[in-house]
Amino acid sequence: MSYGTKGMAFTEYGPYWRHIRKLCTLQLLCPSKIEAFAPLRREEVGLFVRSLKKAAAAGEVVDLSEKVGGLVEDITYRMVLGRKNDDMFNLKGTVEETLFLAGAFNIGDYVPFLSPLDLQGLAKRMKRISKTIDQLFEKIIGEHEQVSKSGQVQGRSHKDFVDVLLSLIHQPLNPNNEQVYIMERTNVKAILLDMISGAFDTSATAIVWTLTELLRHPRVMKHLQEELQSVIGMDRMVEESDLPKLGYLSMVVKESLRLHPVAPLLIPHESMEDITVEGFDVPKKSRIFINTWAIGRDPKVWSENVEEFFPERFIDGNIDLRGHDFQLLPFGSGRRGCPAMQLGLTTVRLALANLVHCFNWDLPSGLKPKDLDMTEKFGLSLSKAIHLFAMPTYRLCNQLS
Ligand code: HEM
Repeated sequence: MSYGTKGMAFTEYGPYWRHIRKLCTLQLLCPSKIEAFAPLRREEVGLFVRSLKKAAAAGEVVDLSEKVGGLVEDITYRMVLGRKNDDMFNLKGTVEETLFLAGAFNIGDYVPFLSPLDLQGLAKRMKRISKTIDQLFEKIIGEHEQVSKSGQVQGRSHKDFVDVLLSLIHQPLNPNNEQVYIMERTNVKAILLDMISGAFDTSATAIVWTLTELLRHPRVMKHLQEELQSVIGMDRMVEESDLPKLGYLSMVVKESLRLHPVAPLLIPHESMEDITVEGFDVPKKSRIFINTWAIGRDPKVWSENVEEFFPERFIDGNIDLRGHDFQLLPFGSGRRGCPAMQLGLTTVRLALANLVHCFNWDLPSGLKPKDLDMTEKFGLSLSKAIHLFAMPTYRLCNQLS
């Protein structure tokens, strides 16, 4: 499914991974590239708020899981592929199936002699989905090549990820090294798949869990609305440039990621040498899972009120999300940590801030905050099992056109 590990996330540590990671960090996920897509995010969040405003005027209950998922999808597809999802491609279903299969418990991994039997039918599904993905990418790349030939790409204000990667095709990834890797079409497709699957579910899951916690804790919701009101005022939406001024919002997101880490066991790691950790011998090449979910709920680490949603625990600002503080690792740590943390956090904070600033939210038909369902759906990512529904009331003074 990952083109013979030609992407980043499932590729073994070594020179190839290092070059791909460097390329993605410098060309796709660097601060200037993230900044270049700010107008795109602004436009999509604007459309999102307008559609919620309509629902508010009609007194509708909104499926927030679905809506937020749609917003993140649109932002991701436009940034990576240069187009929104349309009916021609069932991108959403395809990516969901890919993520499910990547995180599925496969008996063959643990009892290798059963592997060829494919008892759960997972290998068959993987082969099928990798074919679908490949056809889809071929079509999108083909369209980009057409546009590039016609010279139109030069006139665009920013290049999407496909444009950037195609501009590097047939070139060496590491010109000065002995073993040279050349960027080919397969590498482009593998990287695109990583970018889409990395971005797709993560930000939406984080937004939905945070909103759920805010609805369960009206005190925190009120405090956050007060911060937004005092920093932004009541006559406009939140802009990305406002985010550094929103200290309480940042604490709320940290607290939510502590209790609901999007990737509860991170991505599986592998030990590179024999090591002993607190008396346990871990042989070289063991598969290592880091249970961030358990660390986030460990009273020895977080004190007695560990199960409580209490953003104020971060008030002294000593614990950050960059992987330096091992008690909070929602983006992992070290060289395999998430290369897109800034991008992910910007999307999460911007969408959340606007949801909370532009609307008051009521739970449907008499549901009490404490009765909100908190069941988790386990996979590579840990999403909310049951969709979140709530009823918006528009609260800004201005009338968005
Ligand atoms: C709130 C949003 C996000 C969260 C919580 C998140 C979380 C993570 C985590 C936990 C890992 C594994 C770290 C480890 O195992 O040590 C990871 C890796 C990765 N993420 Fe993210 N991520 C987010 C957004 C994104 C976005 C937007 C992209 C792409 C545009 C992305 C692309 C990747 C890639 C490619 C890797 C693999 C890195 C490698 O193996 O070197 N992530 N992410």
